[in-house]
Amino acid sequence: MKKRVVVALGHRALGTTLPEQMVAVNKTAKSIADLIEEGYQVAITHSNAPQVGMIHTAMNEFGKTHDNYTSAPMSVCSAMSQGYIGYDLQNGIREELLNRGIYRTVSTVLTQVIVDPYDEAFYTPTKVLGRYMTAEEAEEERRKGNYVVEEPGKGFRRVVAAPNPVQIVELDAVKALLDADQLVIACGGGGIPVLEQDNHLKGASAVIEKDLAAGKLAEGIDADKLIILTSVEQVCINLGHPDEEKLGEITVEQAKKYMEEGHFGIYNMLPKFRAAVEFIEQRDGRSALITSFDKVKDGIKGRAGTIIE
Ligand SMILES: Nc1ncnc2c1ncn2[C@@H]1O[C@H](COP(=O)(O)OP(=O)(O)O)[C@@H](O)[C@H]1O
Ligand SMILES: NC(=O)OP(=O)(O)O
Repeated sequence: MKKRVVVALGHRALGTTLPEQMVAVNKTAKSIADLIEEGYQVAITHSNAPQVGMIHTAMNEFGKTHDNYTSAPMSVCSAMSQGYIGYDLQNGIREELLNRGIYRTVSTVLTQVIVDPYDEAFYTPTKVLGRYMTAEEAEEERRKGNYVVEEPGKGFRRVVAAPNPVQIVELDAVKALLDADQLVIACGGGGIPVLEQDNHLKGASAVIEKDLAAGKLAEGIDADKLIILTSVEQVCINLGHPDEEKLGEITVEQAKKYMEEGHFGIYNMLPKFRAAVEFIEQRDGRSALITSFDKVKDGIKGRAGTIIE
């Protein structure tokens, strides 16, 4: 049986504008194609903060000045970001595989992820999105009940909750595609956050941390490996200090110790470690790799990146 892997793509895989994304996904596609050539079944998830911010701004600013346009809630903007990013990724990967003589369907599953309405994150939003606003615009957002943070010298930005992923609604569809040996892009941008209300799923004004959704997806499809592709080749302890040290192969116990000691950024590296540790601890034989896009091939052979086993 083929080994299964979930690959979480960070900002660098996608760029921040439409033209940047077109270029970035072609590079990313090479790393994914390498994994297919190594014999893995691959499910991909990805970042979306710049894209969902751009979509949210576009959808909600236009409506202010034009009649007959209604604003789009964050959950709808998340769905749009999954579609737009998935579209570029699907085609980039399909083309790279065809260039290597491999035909494989690549599909994007619009994925909803159930979150807990009482998640602490709803009381302390942390995910910063969208364009910089003036003080007056920020005040208007606050009046509407939205959270805003000031970035000194730059302006104000919208900030939304980042609740934990609880359950992936379309998990069976993802599994069915993987069982058919196809590539799947799922839980993009952490998934569309939804609240369960009897049979109804109500979109939540939130953005789920994509690394945590990747871990949830990896658990759900019973993956063997979780690969998190980011902007650094290796994770460091004592980052920025004279005794900075790059991490190669470490155990889960070491990873937990470093997490407790506070070596990792709360909103960037820590969620990657949380996802990796939770995933590995669920069953024997699993591992996680955190590295940069160009090091995947070496990383899966244990020759690059930070590997948690
Ligand atoms: N201990 C650490 N070692 C390496 N990078 C770290 C560490 N703590 C925080 N970081 C930061 O995490 C960033 C990668 O996370 P993030 O910005 O969320 O990217 P991505 O979009 O790829 O998930 C790095 O660019 C680095 O600045
Ligand atoms: N959804 C999410 O975590 O996006 P970013 O990685 O872009 O912050």
